[in-house]
Amino acid sequence: MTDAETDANVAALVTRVKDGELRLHELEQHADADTATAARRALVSEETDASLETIGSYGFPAATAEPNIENMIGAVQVPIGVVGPVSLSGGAFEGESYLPLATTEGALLASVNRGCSVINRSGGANARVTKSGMTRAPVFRVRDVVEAEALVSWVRDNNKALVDAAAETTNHGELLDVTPYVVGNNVYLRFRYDTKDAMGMNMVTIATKAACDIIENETDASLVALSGNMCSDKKPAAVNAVEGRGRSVTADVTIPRSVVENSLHTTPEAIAEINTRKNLIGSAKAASLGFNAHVANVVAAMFLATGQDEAQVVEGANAITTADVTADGDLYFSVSIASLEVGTVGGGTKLPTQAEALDILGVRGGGDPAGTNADALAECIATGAVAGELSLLAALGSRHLSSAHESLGR
Ligand SMILES: CC(C)(COP(=O)([O-])OP(=O)([O-])OC[C@H]1O[C@@H](n2cnc3c(N)ncnc32)[C@H](O)[C@@H]1OP(=O)([O-])[O-])[C@@H](O)C(=O)NCCC(=O)NCCSC(=O)C[C@@](C)(O)CC(=O)[O-]
Ligand SMILES: NC(=O)C1=CN([C@@H]2O[C@H](COP(=O)(O)OP(=O)(O)OC[C@H]3O[C@@H](n4cnc5c(N)ncnc54)[C@H](OP(=O)(O)O)[C@@H]3O)[C@@H](O)[C@H]2O)C=CC1
Repeated sequence: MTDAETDANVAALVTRVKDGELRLHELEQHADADTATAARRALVSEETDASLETIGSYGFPAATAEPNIENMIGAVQVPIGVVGPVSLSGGAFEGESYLPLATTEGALLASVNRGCSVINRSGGANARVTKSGMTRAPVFRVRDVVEAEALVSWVRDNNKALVDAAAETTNHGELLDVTPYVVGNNVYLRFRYDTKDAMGMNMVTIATKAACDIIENETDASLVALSGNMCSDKKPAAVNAVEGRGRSVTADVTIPRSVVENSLHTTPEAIAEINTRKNLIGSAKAASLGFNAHVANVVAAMFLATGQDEAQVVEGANAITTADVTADGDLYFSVSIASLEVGTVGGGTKLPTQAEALDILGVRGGGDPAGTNADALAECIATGAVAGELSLLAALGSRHLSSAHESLGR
């Protein structure tokens, strides 16, 4: 198609929407995805007087984003950079890798990069996924506590029926357990699944719906909502911080005193004290769920870069940073993220730029065995978080935080 023909198609679509013949979200039924996107953008631009030229300069076929967005008008472009390569010995990831981070916060990559070089000078980080499972918790209405207990007993006695119902809906997902919570005449069943390399929210929602159909057929309980907020998805919630959701992952490193002094311009004692007074006591006083400095910075930047669901940064901030001076006077430093919800298949991971970012880490698509690529991604994010925490706490110790952001962040 020539440019003139495309322009004519766009103009025709715009006219049909203005005439009330087509709705804004129906354009893909009448044109290819890029033309539909251009027509929608032209209409919005005309109605709002906003020039959407840059939003319209995206570098992938709009059709590739069709499962990811409705009413598309283009793409927001967030700068992406790399830190590292950082050396990591994980349960699933072994070796050195650049970490891709997308952000608009100046000084962030410099800081995480400094942390990575400190990790390398210390012989590399270790990381392990210590628990894994994506949850969905429907809420059922029951008459009273007698019926509630009957439902809980039925679920306990019929685990296999629920496992089989879930298995009918997915090749990769596997129901691991169902934990009941009773509140008056409400019963919340927290279903937890191994979702392998998928973050798994679609997978477990579909599987849990199948399990709920059986529960409704076999008991007196009525399903009120497939998600009853005990899951808990995209909200700050203690249940995720305590029980975990997605991957629970820890990364740690022991840094020789000389490296702390030379590369971070402070001491192990100062970092340990800041961690206690700021990340532990300060967070406790603030009733925070995150006992860390800025783990969300690395989680958000790597989520954006690799096509994760950005709203789940909320759960990714459930992290505790620890810092101890060892008997030898070195610094033991760790970050444990309780609920890191990541995938290397599905969702935004298929988008071209995000898939390329996953290639930087070598974890695009399904792992062999299944689940190992998402484990590796979790380990890389946790290692980036260690680097970021180290560098920021050190900057606070050496009083460099404000000067760093004066020179790099504005
Ligand atoms: C800015 C530094 C790193 C300087 O730190 P420095 O030690 O003076 O830097 P340097 O020039 O000596 O370089 C040391 C290393 O830093 C890295 N580095 C240094 N510069 C760059 C750069 N331009 N681009 C890429 N990497 C850079 C690089 O790895 C370099 O090693 P090399 O590779 O040269 O051997 C340091 O002062 C720092 O990390 N400051 C902390 C800044 C920070 O962590 N900001 C995070 C955001 S804060 C926030 O969002 C949350 C907050 C604070 O509100 C949360 C809370 O309440 O705690
Ligand atoms: N539905 C909801 O309530 C919510 C949805 N979301 C959205 O859900 C999406 C993520 O859901 P998710 O289920 O992860 O992704 P998808 O819905 O994109 O499904 C991914 C599918 O990939 C298949 N698959 C292929 N190889 C593998 C492998 N190695 N490991 C695991 N699965 C594999 C699985 O098929 P099979 O099942 O047949 O094995 C799986 O169901 C995101 O877009 C997110 O924004 C977010 C929050 C809530």
